[in-house]
Amino acid sequence: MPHTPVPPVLLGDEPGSFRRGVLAERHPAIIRQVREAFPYDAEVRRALDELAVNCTRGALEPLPDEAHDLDRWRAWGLDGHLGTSWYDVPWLWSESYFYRQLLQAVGYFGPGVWQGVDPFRPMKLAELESAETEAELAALDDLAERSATERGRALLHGSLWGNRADLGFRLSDAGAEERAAVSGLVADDSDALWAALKDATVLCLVADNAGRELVPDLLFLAHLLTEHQIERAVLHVKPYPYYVSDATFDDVLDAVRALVAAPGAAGEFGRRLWAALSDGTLVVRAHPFSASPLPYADMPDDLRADFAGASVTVFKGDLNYRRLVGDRLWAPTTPFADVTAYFPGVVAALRTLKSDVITGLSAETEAALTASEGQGWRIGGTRALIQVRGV
Ligand SMILES: O=P(O)(O)OC[C@@]1(O)O[C@H](CO)[C@@H](O)[C@@H]1O
Repeated sequence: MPHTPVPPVLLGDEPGSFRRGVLAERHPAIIRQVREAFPYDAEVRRALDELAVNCTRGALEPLPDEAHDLDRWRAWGLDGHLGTSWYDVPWLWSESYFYRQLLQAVGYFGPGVWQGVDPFRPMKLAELESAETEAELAALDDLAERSATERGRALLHGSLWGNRADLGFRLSDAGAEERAAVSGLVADDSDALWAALKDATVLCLVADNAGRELVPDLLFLAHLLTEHQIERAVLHVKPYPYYVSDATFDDVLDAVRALVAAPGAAGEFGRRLWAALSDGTLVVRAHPFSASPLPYADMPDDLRADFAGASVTVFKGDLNYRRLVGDRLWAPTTPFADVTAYFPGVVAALRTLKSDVITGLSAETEAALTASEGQGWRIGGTRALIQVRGV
């Protein structure tokens, strides 16, 4: 990035900022919701209550000595942050560690009966089984009449806008779902994406939320496989529950089972996905780095090799975008190509805007957005983009 000034990494300390609000309000609200999700015993409830106090008023505390991933968190910088206020370590670090500590509190890593029980599963399932999801699946029947090109474009946009389905975001912004999406994209490299997909063999999709985002992501992959636009898809999910609704392998199975059970075209998509999982043309990976508190510029060699082997890698969602470009307050006109120059191969971002980080806007677009909304467009979840580098 020869000419790009690099701003500092974002912290959550600025009073009145969205970031501080996430730490001070969203995190305790998530704990309250988790506390109600299952009949947790007194020990779990006490651990959750302690975390609720600690994460808003205290400092980062260590993981247990016997934690299976202690060395990993140390390699990610844990020792340097212990004893520091949650507001004064990098925001991404603070958020990621919050989810790790939440899982510790509910006994997710065991031993014990709560081992492996996803504290967010009731919320994820409620969404997957909702009338909205049913209506979205029924709408697939109309798509069947259209040309493959039109279907592809509709499914790409379904996957993009599916990113509005983010249960963590809705928890701290109750009006988010009702606010109308603005259909014109703030950056639209979709032609470049289709050009890259034309000669593609392997597509990596780095998933974001389960349910109403993962379902359209899977539909998009199924379409590309069916049309022989790609030979193989690699879906990266989280290794454990994270940011409330982020997709895990269990969520992939729930989504595919829901599709298989659906009538009409949705059911056909489901069977296509089932077959692809069985024959290895759809592979799911849950790399530990997918839930790391670090940007993708710091990814380990094996993950880099995985992305390097893909014709195109698509990053879904707001958090993945922050990690892809670096969690910094870039000037919005900073070229997306500059901040992703480190990435091996063609990379695309499909994201609705739900936090301050943004790159790759034209000066005209930035000026128009700011004139109409101040800085609210950055975090409102009504705007979206498709950005591509490396075609
Ligand atoms: O990655 P997603 O699901 O699109 O959005 C994640 C999010 O809701 O959580 C973060 C704040 O906690 C922000 O990056 C964004 O607001």
